[in-house]
Amino acid sequence: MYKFDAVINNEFIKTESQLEIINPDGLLVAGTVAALNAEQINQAFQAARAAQKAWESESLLKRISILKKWSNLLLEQKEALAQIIMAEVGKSHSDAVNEVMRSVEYMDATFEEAKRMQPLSLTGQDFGVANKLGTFEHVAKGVGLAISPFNFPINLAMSKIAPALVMGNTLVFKPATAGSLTGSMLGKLAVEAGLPAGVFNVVTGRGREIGDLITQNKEINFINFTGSVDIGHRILDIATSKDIVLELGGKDPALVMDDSDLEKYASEIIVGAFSYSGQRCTAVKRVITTNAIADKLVPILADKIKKLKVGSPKDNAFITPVIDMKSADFIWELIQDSKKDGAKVITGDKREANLIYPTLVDFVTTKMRLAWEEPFGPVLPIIRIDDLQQSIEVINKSNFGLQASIYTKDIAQAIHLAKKIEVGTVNINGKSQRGPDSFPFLGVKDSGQGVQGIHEALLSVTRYKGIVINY
Ligand SMILES: NC(=O)C1=CN([C@@H]2O[C@H](COP(=O)(O)OP(=O)(O)OC[C@H]3O[C@@H](n4cnc5c(N)ncnc54)[C@H](OP(=O)(O)O)[C@@H]3O)[C@@H](O)[C@H]2O)C=CC1
Ligand SMILES: O=C(O)[C@H](O)COP(=O)(O)O
Repeated sequence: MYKFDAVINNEFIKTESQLEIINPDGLLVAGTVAALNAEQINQAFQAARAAQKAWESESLLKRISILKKWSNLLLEQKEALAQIIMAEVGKSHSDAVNEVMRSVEYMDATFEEAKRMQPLSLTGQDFGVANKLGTFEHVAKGVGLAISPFNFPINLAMSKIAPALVMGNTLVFKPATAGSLTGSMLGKLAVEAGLPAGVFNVVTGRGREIGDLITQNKEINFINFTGSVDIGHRILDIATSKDIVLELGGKDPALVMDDSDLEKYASEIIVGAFSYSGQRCTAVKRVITTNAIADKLVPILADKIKKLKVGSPKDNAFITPVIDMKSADFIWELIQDSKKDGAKVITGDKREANLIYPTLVDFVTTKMRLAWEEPFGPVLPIIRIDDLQQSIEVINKSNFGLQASIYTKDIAQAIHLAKKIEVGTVNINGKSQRGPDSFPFLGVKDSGQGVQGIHEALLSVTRYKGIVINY
């Protein structure tokens, strides 16, 4: 059983009230974290505010050298962190280790990019002004709030934390409840690495109880949130700071345009749809293709899906129990609902508690919820269309606009269609995905606002500070 305290001002905060973290694999308690009250949350923001100016006034290289000790500790503790990730979000060992490594690489790449954030140096000459010399430096915005989701407890945390801290901001970090063991461990390692008090504070507790309190704190200068659309929109409505980057849900389509290499397309779609049991914002969440192609593609997909290993993360299964029973019930409901309305289940449609077998559903129509709602689980609907023009309509009718993928040998046609698809990124002949982390990552419509990715994240946590010399 893990037991972690919150970290405020480099002090470990114990609370009488504890939050239990449930292991999705077996639904037993994996550990406990502190459940903070309003006063303690306020103290976290006060500590971040008090530490900010001094942290910002350290040189960039000094900040990097301190943060680098932290990333080294993450590397040293790779196995311990992976075990915690497995226990609290049900990832396989290999996925958990990969996630830790990805976060360490993200930190290192962020530190390197921060060194390249040079100030702009401008004269007014283009506007006929001869006596001005301006420098516009990227300076910290102040105190940030980072809120992460359960599915990548270290990576989607660190991709907010590293850019903010390296540029001289201080942070209050609220991990998802399922993710709080990892988040609290990050806080512990930050103290061990020697981050100055107040620079990084971890507040834990249930979002529905403390979320509004957190987002309405008056010290916040900027917010970076990844999670569901409903919570994202609530934050937009009520947060005190309106400087908000949101990464929300998705309903990423895979558009199969021809049958030139269906084996390859199917393999890519399956990894896209089913890795981490579909609990990825960028998972392929619908396949759109013509009747003729679907008749050939569906049996290939079904064959491959039946071979996916289903079971426990401890056995490195590919399909593992989803995060909790509530999520499993929702995924199940979407499958049953589509069946009622005439869709045909090709494989799957089997469940043991929160373990949902990978499910392929054919003949999903645009009247069904499964065509539009995000299951965040191992289910893949096939939507059959008459022609390519109709595919664009179906794709763009979604309220989501995170990513899309197109499979074809006709690259010119793919580029033509990609320009019409209303999403952040279109992947041609490859599944949708956030990485590599140096790429800008963004969603349009209900999928988010603002941009992440290493360079863009650094921009989002800074503003220009101009100094103009009149000579
Ligand atoms: N586009 C993207 O980059 C990504 C999007 N997502 C999306 O996230 C969802 C799944 O993640 P999940 O963790 O379940 O998402 P949630 O929206 O349920 O939770 C996200 C975070 O918000 C917290 N929270 C809950 N209520 C509030 C509140 N009122 N104010 C502030 N914070 C609050 C949660 O805490 P607590 O856990 O304690 O409730 C958690 O830390 C999916 O919809 C998925 O598409 C996920 C990953 C990436
Ligand atoms: O939250 C997610 O789903 C992750 O951002 C996925 O990252 P990936 O697309 O690079 O696997």
